[in-house]
Amino acid sequence: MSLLTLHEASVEIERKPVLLQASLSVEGGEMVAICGPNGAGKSTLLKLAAGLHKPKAGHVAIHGRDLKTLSSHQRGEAVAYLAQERLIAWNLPAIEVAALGGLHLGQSDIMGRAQRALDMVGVGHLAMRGVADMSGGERARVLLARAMVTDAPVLIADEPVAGLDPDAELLVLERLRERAEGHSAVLLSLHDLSAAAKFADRVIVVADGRIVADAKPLDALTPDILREHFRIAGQWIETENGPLLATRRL
Ligand SMILES: Nc1ncnc2c1ncn2[C@@H]1O[C@H](COP(=O)(O)OP(=O)(O)OP(=O)(O)O)[C@@H](O)[C@H]1O
Repeated sequence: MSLLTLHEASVEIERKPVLLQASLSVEGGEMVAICGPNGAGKSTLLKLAAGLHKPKAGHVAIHGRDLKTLSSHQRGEAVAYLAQERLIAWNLPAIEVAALGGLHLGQSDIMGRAQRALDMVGVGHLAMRGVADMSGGERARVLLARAMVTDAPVLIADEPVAGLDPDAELLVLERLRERAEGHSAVLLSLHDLSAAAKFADRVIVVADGRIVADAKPLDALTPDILREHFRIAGQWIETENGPLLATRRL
């Protein structure tokens, strides 16, 4: 049984349909990238999968259980979520922000877990620094550490590498990949299509609120899909460091 399933799920915001009959499944052990142009519906899909939007139609299930039947505690145990907005209301030390990701679950050794999560994404040395006194990329990694602090079997991350330098981007994607290989289902949105091709098992392309492709990366991000939905001309080049997309505007 898939860890995460969306079945013909639709979302309306202010009576406007923004996601239409989305169906997908993510198994434990898989890392799946959601790609698509700005405004396509990627964040909406991820919020729906995390239980932050109610489906207007269809349903979302974790381990076959409809998300709406889970208590917020059960949902917190099952799904960890990194929001696209990197908002933190208070200038708390990074370690306390990371710990907040697991505090409600009453986990033991939460500060130890928080430190390890910060170490994992390369900001362990900033554990005692206030998050308002960090660079954007450092703060983004603290928030990712907060999402990774629990052992939730489903990890959903909205643009986890936005604003990161190339080395940090590779580090974070490697860590997310390791998380998937530890039998979690990892669902993340990415604008870097070469990174999606290098790291994801599958790519789901969302355009105009619909899933228009769901396949292995190079089978989903074909020149036709790139032209029709991303409005770019794209050519894949095999390199020793993975596939690279060469692009130009149409
Ligand atoms: N709170 C809101 N109120 C009204 N419309 C919204 C709201 N949130 C999202 N939308 C609309 O829903 C559509 C999908 O938005 P969404 O944030 O899911 O796109 P996205 O694919 O994540 O885009 P991006 O790549 O720019 O982050 C867009 O047309 C957006 O304007």
